[in-house]
Amino acid sequence: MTAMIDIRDLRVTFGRGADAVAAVDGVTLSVRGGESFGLVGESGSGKSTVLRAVSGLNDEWTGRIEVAGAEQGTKRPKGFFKQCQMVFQDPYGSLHPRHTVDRILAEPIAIHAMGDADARIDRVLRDVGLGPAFRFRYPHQLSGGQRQRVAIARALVLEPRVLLLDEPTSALDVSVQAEILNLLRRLRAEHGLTLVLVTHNLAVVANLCDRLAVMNRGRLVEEMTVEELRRETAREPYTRQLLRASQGYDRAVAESFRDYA
Ligand SMILES: Nc1ncnc2c1ncn2[C@@H]1O[C@H](COP(=O)(O)OP(=O)(O)OP(=O)(O)O)[C@@H](O)[C@H]1O
Repeated sequence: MTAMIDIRDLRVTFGRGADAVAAVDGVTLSVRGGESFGLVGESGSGKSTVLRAVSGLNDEWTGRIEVAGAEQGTKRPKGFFKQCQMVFQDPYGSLHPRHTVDRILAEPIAIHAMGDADARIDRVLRDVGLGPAFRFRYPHQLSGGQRQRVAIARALVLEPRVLLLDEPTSALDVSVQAEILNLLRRLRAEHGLTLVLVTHNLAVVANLCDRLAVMNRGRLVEEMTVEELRRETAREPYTRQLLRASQGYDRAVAESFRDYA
């Protein structure tokens, strides 16, 4: 399989002079088409900054970013967003509070002049496990999990090949987290999606990903498969420390997620 996302020597610096912070300090990684890839590390290690550069949300980067075979500049053409969509942590903040679900989903369809809005909205709502009754509700009438389903539907309605997920379950209750992870797993299989997931929770990565990279202070310190993570064969002391410290990588939690498969 060829790379769906290819990042070479990515650097992102915030601030200038003595205050400059190298949030991402020379990251190189490659994600294959159809693969689910986790980016993990402590808070502040630069995970979200990598994702934001790939998504086009941050245009202050240097290096090389290729998505679906196309080299990306700092400004993204409209067509890029049909290929690559992002889902955020907070489904409360990411949906317009005064727009109905229908309007939230109709907007990207209109921007990309895709047509068939009615049928597309119905289909994508069903796809994320929400019936047509949800179409005319407002975000405040939905639970956290339902809102995150709407946010996923909004990303999916353009039929992208890549979903970038920034802590997609960490704002949700534990039982709802498992539902959303199961949904993402199913959508990935049904649509052949490539997923890149940023999280501090190794159980989420163990549940959803094939492979992961560990970040520390803006650098990628280790890459491994989820199999290796399970066997705890991390080589780098930092990764081992993260494994130990992570309230996330707890076998019981990882296994409990499996039960929902
Ligand atoms: N817009 C910004 N302006 C200034 N500094 C920033 C900005 N965004 C991130 N940073 C800094 O860059 C570093 C990396 O942040 P980033 O959010 O990528 O880390 P993270 O690993 O995703 O952590 P978290 O899980 O807390 O989001 C941190 O030191 C952060 O304070």
